[in-house]
Amino acid sequence: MDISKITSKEQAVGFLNQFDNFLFDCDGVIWSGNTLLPKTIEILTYLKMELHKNLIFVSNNSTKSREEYLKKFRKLGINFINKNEIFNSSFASAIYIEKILNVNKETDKVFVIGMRGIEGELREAGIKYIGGEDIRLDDKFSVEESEYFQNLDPSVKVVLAGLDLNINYHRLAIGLQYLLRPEVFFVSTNIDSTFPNGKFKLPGAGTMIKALETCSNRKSISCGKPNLNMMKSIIKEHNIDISRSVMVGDRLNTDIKFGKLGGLSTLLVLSGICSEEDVFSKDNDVVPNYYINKLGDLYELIHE
Ligand SMILES: O=C(O)[C@H](O)[C@H](O)COP(=O)(O)O
Ligand SMILES: [Mg+2]
Repeated sequence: MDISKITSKEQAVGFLNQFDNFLFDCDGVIWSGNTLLPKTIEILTYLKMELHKNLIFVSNNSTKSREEYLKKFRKLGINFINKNEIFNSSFASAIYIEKILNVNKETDKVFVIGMRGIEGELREAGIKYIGGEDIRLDDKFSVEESEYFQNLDPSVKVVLAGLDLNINYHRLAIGLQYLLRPEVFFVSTNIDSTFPNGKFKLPGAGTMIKALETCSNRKSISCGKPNLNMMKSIIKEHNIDISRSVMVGDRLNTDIKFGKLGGLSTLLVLSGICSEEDVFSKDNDVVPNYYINKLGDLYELIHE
C-alpha cells in the first residue's frame, strides 16, 4: 500500500510543488457545517495568492446552488473564488438532465426530493420542476388530502433526489408514484451516507436515495462524485493538466475514488468522515496517495 502521511515541512513543500491544480471537496475539508476548519483561509490564500495555484471546489452537497456556495465562501471570508471554480452535485445533476437526458424544456418537469440548491440549478438550466421545498409537502401525508397525490403530473419525466433536510413520508410517497412509471428517469445527486457537522455525523443524501430505491425497487443514476461526468466538466471548463492535479477529500468512496478514477493524485484529510483506521481497514480498496490530519496542516507545517 503506497501511501504517505504528510507530517513534516519537507513533505508539505514537496507535496505542493507537484501540483498546479487543487480540487477541494468542501464538507469535512474546507468547513464542517458553517464553521471553517482551522487554517483553511490561510492555506487557500497561500496557495492562490502566493503560489498562484488553480483552486477548484467540488462538493457533493446539493442543498445549495453554486451561487449560494459563492455567498457561503464570501461570508466565511474567502473572497477570491469565482462561480466557475465551484462544481457541486446539484449543478452536475442539472447538466445531466439537460444535456444527457435531453428533456424537453417546454413540456417536461422534474419532481425534486431535495432543497433549494437543486431548485436553483434546475431554474438556471431552464428546467421546470415541482416538489423540493414546496411547503405543501411538509403537511402530514394523507392520500385523500395531498394536493400532490391527487394531482400527479403526467409531464414529470424525471425524479431527482438529493440531501433533503425536510425529508418525510409525504415526499417519499409522491416520489414513489412517479418512480412506478417506467418511463420516468431516476436521478440522484450523490450517494454519501453521512456528512460531518462539528463532532457529529449526519444522514447524507444516500439515506434518502436508498429509501426511494427500496420502495421503488429501482436504482438511481448518481451525478456527484465519484461519477466522472463532473470531472469531465471541470477539465473542459479549466483545461487542466491531470498530471499536475490533486483531489483533496474526506471521504474514500466518493472524493478519493473520484480522484483516482480521474487519474489525479489524491490527498485524504482526517478532519471529516474517514479516519486513519478506515484507510488501513481490510475492507478498504480505495487508497489515497497521501493523507494528512487536516488541510490547514499544510500551512502550519510550512510556516511553523
Ligand atoms: O449529501 C451529503 O451527504 C452531503 O451533502 C455530502 O456528503 C457533503 O458533500 P462534500 O462537500 O463532502 O462532497
Ligand atoms: Mg466531504
